[in-house]
Amino acid sequence: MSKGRVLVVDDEPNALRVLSAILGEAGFHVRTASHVAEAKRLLHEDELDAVITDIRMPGEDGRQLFDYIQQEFSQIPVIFLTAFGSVESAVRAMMEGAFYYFVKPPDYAALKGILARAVEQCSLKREVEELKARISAGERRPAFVVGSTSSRKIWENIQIIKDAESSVLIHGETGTGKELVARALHFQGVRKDRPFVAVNCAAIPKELIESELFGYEKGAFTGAASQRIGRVEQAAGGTLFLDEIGELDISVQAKLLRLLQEKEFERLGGNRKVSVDFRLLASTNRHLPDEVAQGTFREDLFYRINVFCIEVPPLRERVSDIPLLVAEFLKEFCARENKLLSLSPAVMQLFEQYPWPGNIRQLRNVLERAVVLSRGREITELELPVEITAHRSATISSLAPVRPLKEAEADLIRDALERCHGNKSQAARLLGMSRKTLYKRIADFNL
Ligand SMILES: Nc1ncnc2c1ncn2[C@@H]1O[C@H](COP(=O)(O)OP(=O)(O)OP(=O)(O)O)[C@@H](O)[C@H]1O
Repeated sequence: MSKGRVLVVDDEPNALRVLSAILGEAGFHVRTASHVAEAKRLLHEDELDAVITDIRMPGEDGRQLFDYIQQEFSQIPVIFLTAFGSVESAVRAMMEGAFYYFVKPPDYAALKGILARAVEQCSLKREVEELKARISAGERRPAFVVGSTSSRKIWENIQIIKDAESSVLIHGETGTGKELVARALHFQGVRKDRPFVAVNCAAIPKELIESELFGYEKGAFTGAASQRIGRVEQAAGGTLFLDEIGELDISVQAKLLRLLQEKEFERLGGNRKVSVDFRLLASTNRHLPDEVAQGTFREDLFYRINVFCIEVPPLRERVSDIPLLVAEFLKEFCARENKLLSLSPAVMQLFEQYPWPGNIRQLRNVLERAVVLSRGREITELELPVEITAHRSATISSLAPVRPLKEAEADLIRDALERCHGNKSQAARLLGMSRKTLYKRIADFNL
């Protein structure tokens, strides 16, 4: 088993050969570079655990490589090899975070010992970073509230397909919880310890989306000063979630389809095939079959991503989720604001009647605002935004009589008397009132 992957950088071929042989024999997996540019390329290509570099080299030197590693790969420890004359520079680098330095020719036994410690430090740093990422992913992953029959169905479907390899298309209006469904599929599934990479296809300018997804090689276009790994590669071993996949340009759709079929792709400006294994989850608020019919979405890609489809209904169609969502969000925001609040029954009623065009996201925002504004123990209509209270007034005014009740009643009585040719007993029966009441109304209304 390899003791770690080490990159040795030196412009002297002989020094490279000797170090490579000694470290290789000691069980390290060694890669070599004779100049800094090559070292940078290898850093991107391989997951390295340590770098040993000479300081003085023609062109960019070891100090510049160190600065680059500090910036781009801060977890990789750097050990300097230095000629006697540049010890001062190596000492300075150590003060800035280099792992160790040796004066050439090094004591190889000591070098192997230090290298083993450097590799160990690197793997510890990586573990800490991964744990941190997982914790913060967990923090960002709110509880999935399940109240209505339809949300229970969604939850059951997640449990059935979470470990499958097939793609899933999640369809629903904005703010219904599509991304939460995608996160649940990933974090409950077998890939949970690998990356979850979400790309909002609607938020990235059309001309940038391809390089964002597939990355690029150095010099692929003006400004591509170094190679860049795309989101697809970042998702290796994990899940790639393409939010609003319906926004992808037709040319990018073709490239995505090829990637899904062949499990490999080329970075922009490159011709080397890169293999990658990931699970694709996609979401859309568009009706993709319509887009296919209009020719704006590729039919073959649609079938490829639509192996499973999860339909997330709008909040107005699952009103029984509202009390549970309210409880969940109140708990969260009250804890944050250090308040103890409940919802007045009138507000809950209003919530259950409101159509929520922004769905759960809107409900969450409304509650966040209300918790912040509230001064008492109960959230009342005073803390609600006008679009919600105005909706109630609109509902009431659409139900309200367009003229006074008395007038309408008088018209109905007149009509009934006419139809019954003045027969008051018949008219009273027709109107569902007693004769006595009818006589009284005739008198009241002067009919
Ligand atoms: N079942 C649920 N339980 C708790 N919170 C939920 C639930 N569904 C959605 N949310 C919350 O509602 C908000 C919107 O959800 P999300 O971002 O997943 O929606 P979306 O459908 O992906 O939206 P968009 O289409 O705009 O990208 C988030 O804060 C999410 O945590």
